[in-house]
Amino acid sequence: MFVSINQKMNSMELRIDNLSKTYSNGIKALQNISLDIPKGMFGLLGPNGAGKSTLMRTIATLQEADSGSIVLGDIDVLQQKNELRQVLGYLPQQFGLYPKISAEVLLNHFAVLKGITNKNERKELVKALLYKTNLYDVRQQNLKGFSGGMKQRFGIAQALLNNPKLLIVDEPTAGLDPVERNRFYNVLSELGEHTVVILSTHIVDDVKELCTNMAIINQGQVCLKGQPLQILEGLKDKVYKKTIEKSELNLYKENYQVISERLFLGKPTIHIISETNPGDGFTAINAELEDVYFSEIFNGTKTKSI
Ligand SMILES: Nc1ncnc2c1ncn2[C@@H]1O[C@H](COP(=O)(O)OP(=O)(O)OP(=O)(O)O)[C@@H](O)[C@H]1O
Repeated sequence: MFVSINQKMNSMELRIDNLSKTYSNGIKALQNISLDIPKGMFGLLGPNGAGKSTLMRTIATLQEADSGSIVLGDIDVLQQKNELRQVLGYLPQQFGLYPKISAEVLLNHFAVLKGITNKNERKELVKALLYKTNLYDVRQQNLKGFSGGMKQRFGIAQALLNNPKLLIVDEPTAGLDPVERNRFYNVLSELGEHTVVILSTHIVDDVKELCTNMAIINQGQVCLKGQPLQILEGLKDKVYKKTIEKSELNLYKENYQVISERLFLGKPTIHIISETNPGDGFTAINAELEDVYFSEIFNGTKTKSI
C-alpha cells in the first residue's frame, strides 16, 4: 500500500525494545529498557548513575548496546547508524566550544561541516537559528564571554542545523540559574511539535514544565512511564505532609512511608504516602511530580505504565 511521506512522518516515533548494556566492570547500566517515544517532548528522569547518558549515547549511535533494538520510523538505529545521524540532533552533557570565535562564525562553520554548501541558504539558516535560540543580538560576541545558559542555547542551535527528526538533549539545565533555565525551556518548548525530543535530566522541574510524556529510570531499569498528569492521578489523595522536629525524623521514617524531606524555615517538612488519612497532624496535599519521583526512586522497583 502507498504510504505518503506525510503519513510516514506522522508515524515517526522512537521505539526502544529490551535494550541492555553491561559495562566491562560489571555495572548493568541498562537492563531490558523498553520505551515508545512519540513526537513531542519526552522527559527521561532519573538520579545520577541511573543510566540516562548510557541510553542517550546508545540512541545517538555513539556506543553499542549488548542486546535489544532501537527503531526511529523505518530506521534501525543500531544497524543504520549513518541514516540515523542524518536526522539526529544531539546536545551532549558536556561539549567544548572554540572560545575565541563568535557564535555566528562558529555556527556557520558547523553548518559547513553538516554539508550545507549553499552560502545563501547557510546564511539564512544560521540567522534563523540564532533568532530561535535568542542569541541573535549577541551573535558577534566571542563564545568565551557566553554564560552557561547562552552556551546551552548555542548547543541547541548547532543541534538543529540539520532540521533533526530526533533531538537528544542530555541534562541541559544542570548548573543554570532559574532565569537561564526558563529561557532554555522557552527555546525547547517550540521544538516538540514536529520532532521527537528526548530530554534527559535529574531535575524534576524540567519534566514538569515541558514534557507530555515521561519515564523514570533507576539502576538501569524503567520504573515508571506515562503522561505526567496521568501519573500524578496515581498518587491522588495519597500524599500527606507534616512539619516536624529534626530529632523526630527517624521515628517518622520508622512509622510512615516517608518519600521526601525538605527544610522549611529550618525545620524538616516530610511528605508521606498513605492509602488512608494518617491523622497525627498530617495534612493532605496535591501530589507533585517530585512526590512521584521520590516515591519511585526510594520505594519503587517494578515497572508501571500509566
Ligand atoms: N564507560 C563506563 N564504564 C564503566 N561504567 C560506566 C561507564 N559509563 C557509565 N558507567 C556506569 O554506568 C552507570 C550509568 O551511568 P550513566 O552515566 O549512564 O548514568 P546517568 O543517569 O547519565 O548519570 P549522571 O546523571 O550522573 O550523568 C553508572 O553506575 C556509571 O558509573
